[in-house]
Amino acid sequence: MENRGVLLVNLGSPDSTSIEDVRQYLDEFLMDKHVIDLPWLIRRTLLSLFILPSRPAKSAEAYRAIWTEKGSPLIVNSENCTEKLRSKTNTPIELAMRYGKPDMAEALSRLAKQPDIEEILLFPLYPHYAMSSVKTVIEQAKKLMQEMGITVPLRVHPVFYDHDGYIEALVESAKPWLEKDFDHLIFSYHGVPERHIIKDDPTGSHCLKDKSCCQKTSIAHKTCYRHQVYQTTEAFVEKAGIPIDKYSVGFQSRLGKAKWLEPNTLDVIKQVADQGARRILVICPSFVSDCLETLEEIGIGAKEEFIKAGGESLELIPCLNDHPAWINLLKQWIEHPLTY
Ligand SMILES: C=CC1=C(C)c2cc3[nH]c(cc4nc(cc5[nH]c(cc1n2)c(C)c5CCC(=O)O)C(CCC(=O)O)=C4C)c(C)c3C=C
Ligand SMILES: [Fe+2]
Ligand SMILES: [Fe+2]
Repeated sequence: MENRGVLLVNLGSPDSTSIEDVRQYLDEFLMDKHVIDLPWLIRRTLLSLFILPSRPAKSAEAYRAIWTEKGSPLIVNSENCTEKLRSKTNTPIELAMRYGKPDMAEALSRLAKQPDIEEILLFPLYPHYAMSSVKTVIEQAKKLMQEMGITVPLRVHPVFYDHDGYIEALVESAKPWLEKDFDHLIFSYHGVPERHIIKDDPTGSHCLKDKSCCQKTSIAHKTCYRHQVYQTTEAFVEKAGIPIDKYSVGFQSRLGKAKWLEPNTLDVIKQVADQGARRILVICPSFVSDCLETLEEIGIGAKEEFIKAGGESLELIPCLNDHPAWINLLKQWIEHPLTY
């Protein structure tokens, strides 16, 4: 296909670190029914009474700890990646965020105006499927295109959690850290409520029925976030040659009282400290760009907890960001999209 336009979509950040901007961002983000999947009135009440009065101040402080002169690291890293990709291909590429700016509708409109455009390739910047990440991006793109009368065919790039090229790029980008002397490697994935995985299980009877469901073959794994992050972990340790007793998996960024995927990253970090690990590495493969959740939650918060628990050093392995191996892979995928 010659005339393809590409829309890369990441999550989004507040416009600034002011409490008001963070409140507006959290309101848009958490009112998404794919993120807090409760009936509208309950979601609205929960946000207005319990989340929005206090969380924005706490989150704004966290954002201040990692904000750069150019703005939010998530946006800056996504923009750098987009710029490098543009310099390597003639395919028109737009970057948008699911929440906030750059705006998805404006990006779609620019792509639709490309001369002789035949297809829009929607590329959610997430390796794993989750209703709160990939699904909401797809649904929003379809909704906006319908509202805007854009009739160009939409193609969605599949998730790539176990793709050889992705694992190779991840291992390659992590190499300088893996070559150091470390005691333990922690894979910290963004958590999701268990309910989200069960809701998206197409069989209605597979996901989270028992502890080993993710190791049994099932079509449910097409939308099973837990299965997909385990696959990334297994493929990574195999390629990087990390022995089984030298790595662990945890889930971070838990919010609210519902049951989320276990174990919690902070508990894993304390446990490995108790077991004698002194120098640990943390990699966060559910994010392709460093952001609040990697730089602040892990790079600052989890590091403090590890030191308190007796550890010496916690090093955060950077996300793929604009690593050459990642840019080359994205170029290949936007020119020859995966078809499975
Ligand atoms: C119900 C709450 C949340 C779900 C489910 C969730 C899933 C999810 N999120 C990401 C990626 C990112 N999340 C980020 C920040 C963030 N996430 C939540 C809540 C849920 N996420 C909140 C409230 C926040 C905001 C910050 C805070 O107040 O703690 C970010 C970083 C944004 C940034 O500006 O840097 C990313 C990226 C994925 C991939 C995912 C499901 C797998
Ligand atoms: Fe999140
Ligand atoms: Fe599973």
